[in-house]
Amino acid sequence: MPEHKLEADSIIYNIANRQLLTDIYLSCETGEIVGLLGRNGSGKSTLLRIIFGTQPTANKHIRVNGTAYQAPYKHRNLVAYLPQHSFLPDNLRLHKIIELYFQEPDKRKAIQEHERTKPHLNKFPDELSKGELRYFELLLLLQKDVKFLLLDEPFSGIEPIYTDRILELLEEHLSTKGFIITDHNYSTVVRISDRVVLLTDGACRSINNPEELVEYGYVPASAFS
Ligand SMILES: Nc1ncnc2c1ncn2[C@@H]1O[C@H](COP(=O)(O)OP(=O)(O)OP(=O)(O)O)[C@@H](O)[C@H]1O
Repeated sequence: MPEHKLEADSIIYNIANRQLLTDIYLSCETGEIVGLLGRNGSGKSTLLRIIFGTQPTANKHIRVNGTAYQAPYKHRNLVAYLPQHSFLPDNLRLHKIIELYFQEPDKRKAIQEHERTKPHLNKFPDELSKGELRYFELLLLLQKDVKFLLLDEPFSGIEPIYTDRILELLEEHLSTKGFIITDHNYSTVVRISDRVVLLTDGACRSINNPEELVEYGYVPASAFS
């Protein structure tokens, strides 16, 4: 039995007189990686922000273990969100950012003494490579005592070696957290996800076979030939 279950239900979102999200149901359990795919502009980032609670919309039901939350991000221990673009203050060195994020010595230590963070503690975020920065951001979010992480393009622009390092990090935390991941590196998303969902025409459709991604026009037929 999963310990916790996040459900996003009946989400409707209109933008510029068009319904972007028409009727969404998306769920994630702790111990699970759910891959969210969809074409550019299909509404994946919007959906993650709605689930997190920072994107207002007229109609939504976000539940954790059956309890409804209007703004999940305001509640401790529920959900964290990795946005597409870096969310770190660019005028603070990494060691300062860690101190700002965490009071608990054990959490600070876990990040400060991490072998891939240690060499960069005196740097500013813009002095890190894209892969190093994404890795550090994930380390920060993973130390939060949340049940679910929403990751918007964690692999974008990341070399394969960092993709695998990020995956190792997620696996370390899978026993206590669930992940919803969206990224255009679809082969990685398909490889690492327990379930894949395609956001198309405003709704989430379960993908049971990667070739369905061709049928929905998300990947070219040549991808599987
Ligand atoms: N502030 C805004 N004003 C107007 N339109 C917006 C705004 N933010 C997003 N949109 C539109 O909403 C749609 C969905 O955007 P969103 O970023 O959620 O898509 P996405 O699936 O995450 O795209 P991508 O894969 O390119 O990151 C797009 O058509 C986008 O142009």
